[in-house]
Amino acid sequence: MSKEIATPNRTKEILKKYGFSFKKSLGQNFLIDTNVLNNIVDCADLQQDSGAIEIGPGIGALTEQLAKRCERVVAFEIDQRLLPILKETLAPYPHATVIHSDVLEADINSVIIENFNEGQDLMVVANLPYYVTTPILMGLLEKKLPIRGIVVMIQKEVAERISAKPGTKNYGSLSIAAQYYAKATTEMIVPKTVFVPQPNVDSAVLKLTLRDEPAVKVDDEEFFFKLIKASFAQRRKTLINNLTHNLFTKAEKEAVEAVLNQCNIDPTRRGETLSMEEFGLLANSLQEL
Ligand SMILES: C[S@@+](CC[C@H](N)C(=O)[O-])C[C@H]1O[C@@H](n2cnc3c(N)ncnc32)[C@H](O)[C@@H]1O
Repeated sequence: MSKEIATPNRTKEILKKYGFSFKKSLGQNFLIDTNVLNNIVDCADLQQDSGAIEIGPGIGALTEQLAKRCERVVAFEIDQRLLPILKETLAPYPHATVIHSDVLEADINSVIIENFNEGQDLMVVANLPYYVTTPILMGLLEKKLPIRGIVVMIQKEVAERISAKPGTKNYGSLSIAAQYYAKATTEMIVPKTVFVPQPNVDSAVLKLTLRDEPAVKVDDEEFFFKLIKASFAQRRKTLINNLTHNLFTKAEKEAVEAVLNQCNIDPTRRGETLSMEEFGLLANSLQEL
């Protein structure tokens, strides 16, 4: 029997032993390729004294590779049926701990304080359940956790949207929201064949490297994000139309236009052509209205 968890035979054997059936509703597509797992871990640039936080360990395939490369691993798993399996598969790695919790409900900051050393180099590394990718990633970024970054396997289209540059077809509110907090790069595209069961969509590994300071200085973050959301509410509409339908009233159109012109932003441009800096400038100028 192979020592690695993530081989087709060992995975099959473990699942059979426990009579495990996959829950589609929990995004359960397990990795069965050790090379891909190692590539994911490589992207995280972990050192021996680093720590890793994993979301959704499944039967422990990625957890095992993380545990081999760093000092401490803490993984959040929502599915109680996986706990006895993880107890067996992770037995050789006592520095890997599984917390039975929905990561969206977890107090991650307290978990970090309890499990890692102050100032320890920390990365979130995961093969995410695709149905909750955006809330998980935005939650991690908004919480301003003491982590260096995030490396995740997600749906290819979502990775492309998050890492998109202004003026490209994938650029939108999600790109700006994520890139406000982090530098985003799509590291590799991964075929469906390395999962069991195979997902319906293509996958990619996304890396988010947290910035020391947000990408632009805004006076009111809440208003900045409202502006972004309104600007992309209907992609084909001009900025002025989106803003006067979704953030301001039609009666305020002239005033909004005047501010746009003051900022050297043509009101007939579309949101997808504005850079992060332009959105920052606009947010700081429009919030006075
Ligand atoms: C795509 S699988 C990845 C499994 C494993 N890491 C691998 O790569 O083979 C996603 C995992 O996330 C778990 N999961 C789903 N929703 C979750 C949530 N809200 N909080 C924590 N874990 C969750 C699933 O039960 C499953 O184990």
